Amino acid sequence: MQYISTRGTAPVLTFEQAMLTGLARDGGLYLPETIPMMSADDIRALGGLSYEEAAFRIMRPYIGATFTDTAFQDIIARAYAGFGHAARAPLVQLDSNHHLLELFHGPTLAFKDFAMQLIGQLFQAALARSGDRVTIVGATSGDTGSAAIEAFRGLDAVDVFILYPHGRVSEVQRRQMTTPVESNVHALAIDGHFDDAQARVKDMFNDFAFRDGVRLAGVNSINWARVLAQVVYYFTSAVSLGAPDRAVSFTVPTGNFGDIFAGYIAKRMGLPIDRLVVATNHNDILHRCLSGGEYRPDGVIPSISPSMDIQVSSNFERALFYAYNQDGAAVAQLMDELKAGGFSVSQGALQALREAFDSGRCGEDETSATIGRTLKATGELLCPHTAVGVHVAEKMRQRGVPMITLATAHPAKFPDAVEAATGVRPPLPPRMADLYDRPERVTRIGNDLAAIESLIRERIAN
Ligand SMILES: Cc1ncc(COP(=O)(O)O)c(C=O)c1O
Ligand SMILES: N[C@@H](CCOP(=O)(O)O)C(=O)O
Repeated sequence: MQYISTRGTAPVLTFEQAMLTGLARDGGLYLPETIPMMSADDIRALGGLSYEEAAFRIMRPYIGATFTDTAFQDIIARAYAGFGHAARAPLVQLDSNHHLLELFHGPTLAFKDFAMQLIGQLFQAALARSGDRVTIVGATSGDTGSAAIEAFRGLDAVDVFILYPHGRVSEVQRRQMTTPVESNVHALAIDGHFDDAQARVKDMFNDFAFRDGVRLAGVNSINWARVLAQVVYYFTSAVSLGAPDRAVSFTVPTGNFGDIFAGYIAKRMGLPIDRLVVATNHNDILHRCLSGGEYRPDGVIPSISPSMDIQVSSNFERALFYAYNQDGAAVAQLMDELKAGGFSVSQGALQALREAFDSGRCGEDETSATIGRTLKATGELLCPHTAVGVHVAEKMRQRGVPMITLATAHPAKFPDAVEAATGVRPPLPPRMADLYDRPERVTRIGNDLAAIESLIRERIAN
């Protein structure tokens, strides 16, 4: 299996190289050259398997010769051993044909743990073999950062620097990033939004002297391995509702487009998905683009679902690559236009995107109302991101097709928003009960590439 860049001019890489490389050297994102198919029989055979066994069968064709079957099975087993639910990703029924896929039973209480715990193990195995050391730099609106720090803290071969927007993550998210004591993790609070943090990370990858000097690696969903790990739960949840003999739909609270893109890959692999619905908060550029074909970021407005306060949605580039029939030059042109303010999607590409994705938007009041209404009707307490998904799913679902909404975080990560909506303050799990008492360690820094690079160089030299 080989990996190619969405912009068409970077070296073709193996799985391991693509995983350790992060952003392609032409600025694009890596994708598998071909997408392996699963037959109806292959999908049916997933029924009754453990999450780990299903994960092995679904991801194995993408890994190539990087790991033996036994090594990869061990890596998967270690990745999910710390999850707090035997099913790893259980389904909860909200009503007759609406289900929640609970993705928050990992160590940091968000769906990011599914991929981050796995790539933590993959990095460890690959770096132990090569003897190399890498510097991971990531941008976060709250959940990627905490999951990355949890997955990589204490590892000898890795330094981790996480840039988060100062004052724009929840207190629980911030403390998850600033309280770990291991000296190889560094939380950096930057002035700006998530989009600024993500832009600086991409700048660092495009600064080859810096990139090569510190052996830069990425764990945002620019890293294909992140997306791959998230493909698995689309299969396991659909199979438990009758796939491949019954199609299902998914609604996905969306920001950086990684999670829903994993669903798109599952569909291209042969999983019978009827609709894939992008659910945005009031930072609704994806909904506007899928509706009208214009992609023009116009500033982030903070919301009560802060992890989705994103207007430059990194993985949309991967969807555009397929919508433009894998024309890397066309994608590179759009990304150049984006730097200058935005782009218009061609009619053909827009039609292809609309065939693949539906979309909807949820405002702030609707998010709160959905949290309150769902608690009353079902007893389920939703995090605000999940509520965005549930609100949109309720509008989009169709009779006879089960709808699965991805529950992307635990409500206890956003206690203020949940309490304001319901009067109930969700407690943290006992293992995190002292989170508010632990000392914090964070460096405040400007939105300034040179300053961030020099801080990273200094820290890894010591
Ligand atoms: C809780 C939560 N929900 C949804 C999202 C959106 O996921 P994606 O960025 O993959 O679209 C994020 C962040 O990415 C998140 O942290
Ligand atoms: N919401 C995310 C934003 C980064 O997304 P990623 O999937 O590209 O890492 C976060 O919580 O940081």
